[in-house]
Amino acid sequence: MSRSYPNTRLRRSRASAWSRAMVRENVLTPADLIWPLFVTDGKGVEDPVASLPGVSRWSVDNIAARAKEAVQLGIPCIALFPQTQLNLRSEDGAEALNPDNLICRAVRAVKDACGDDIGVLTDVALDPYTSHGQDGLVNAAGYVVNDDTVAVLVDQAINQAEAGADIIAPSDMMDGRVHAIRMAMEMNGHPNMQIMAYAAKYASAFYGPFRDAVGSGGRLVGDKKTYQMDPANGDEALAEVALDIAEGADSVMVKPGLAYLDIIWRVRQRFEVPVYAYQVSGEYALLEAGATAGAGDRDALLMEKLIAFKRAGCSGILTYHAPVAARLLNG
Ligand SMILES: NCc1[nH]cc(CCC(=O)O)c1CC(=O)O
Ligand SMILES: [Mg+2]
Repeated sequence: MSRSYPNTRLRRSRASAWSRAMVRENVLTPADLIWPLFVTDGKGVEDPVASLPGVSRWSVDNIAARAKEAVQLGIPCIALFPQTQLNLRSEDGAEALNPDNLICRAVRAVKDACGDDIGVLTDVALDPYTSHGQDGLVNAAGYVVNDDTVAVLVDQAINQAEAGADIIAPSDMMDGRVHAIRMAMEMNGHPNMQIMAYAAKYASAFYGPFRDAVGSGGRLVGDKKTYQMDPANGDEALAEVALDIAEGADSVMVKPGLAYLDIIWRVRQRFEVPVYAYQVSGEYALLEAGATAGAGDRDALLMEKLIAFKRAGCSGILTYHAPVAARLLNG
């Protein structure tokens, strides 16, 4: 017999809070959150990012304090992004390979402070280090070359692994980089290194504040459309994910977040690896600006968006709102 009124009244289970709790299909916990943090030079520095109200760049000592805060909040992982000094940026992004660069110092500081109480995810891509703001090496024609870039990314990943990173997250969208990094990890004594591939990363207008935060925005020459995906494409995202899994990714990411829930859902249905969403800087900025403009209650808007990622099948969400959300969840 098919369900029909009045035998079925779907409002019955919604009538009280205890009942709504009993039938709730998805939950969000602090363990679902990954907190992206920006690192800058100096000591005792908190430098607010103008386009991300409530988000700051932290010096290495303060990053360790943020990591301890994350542990206390029950956030299992932080993602670190460096604001590299202008004089250390170059055509080839060589600073990415410096064992004492900002990111390596930050990873060591977090691991010294927190040990295995927290996971540290590092981004593999050259944009925080290049003078032109592209994620890879640019040839005379202005094209970001694939294979030569992959060779540098491998060295960057090894550099981060040696510093103590727990998860390597290639965000560059070069073809074949997951395989190259996986082989390098096997051959350099890091067989348990996790790779979270930015597998379906779109050429998006939502990354603006991030580029401000790491200082690559004003410098970016051209766009990233020859390597990041066309927002019009969905099937192609599944091809990207399939390749990254075959190449050795332990988990995959879809980025940006909310505008790409269909991609998350399709990946979840098709593949067996954990899927993460990156709720990116522009999404954070829009939510804050909207709430400030009176579009709704910030906290309620935030929690509704985050549960949408869980409903779509995410194992977790990278979000600048991670500490805010964790505090709300912890009551
Ligand atoms: N490859 C670098 C990178 N890693 C994460 C982001 C964006 C994150 C955000 O907007 O929050 C970007 C920017 C870009 O691809 O231009
Ligand atoms: Mg790819």
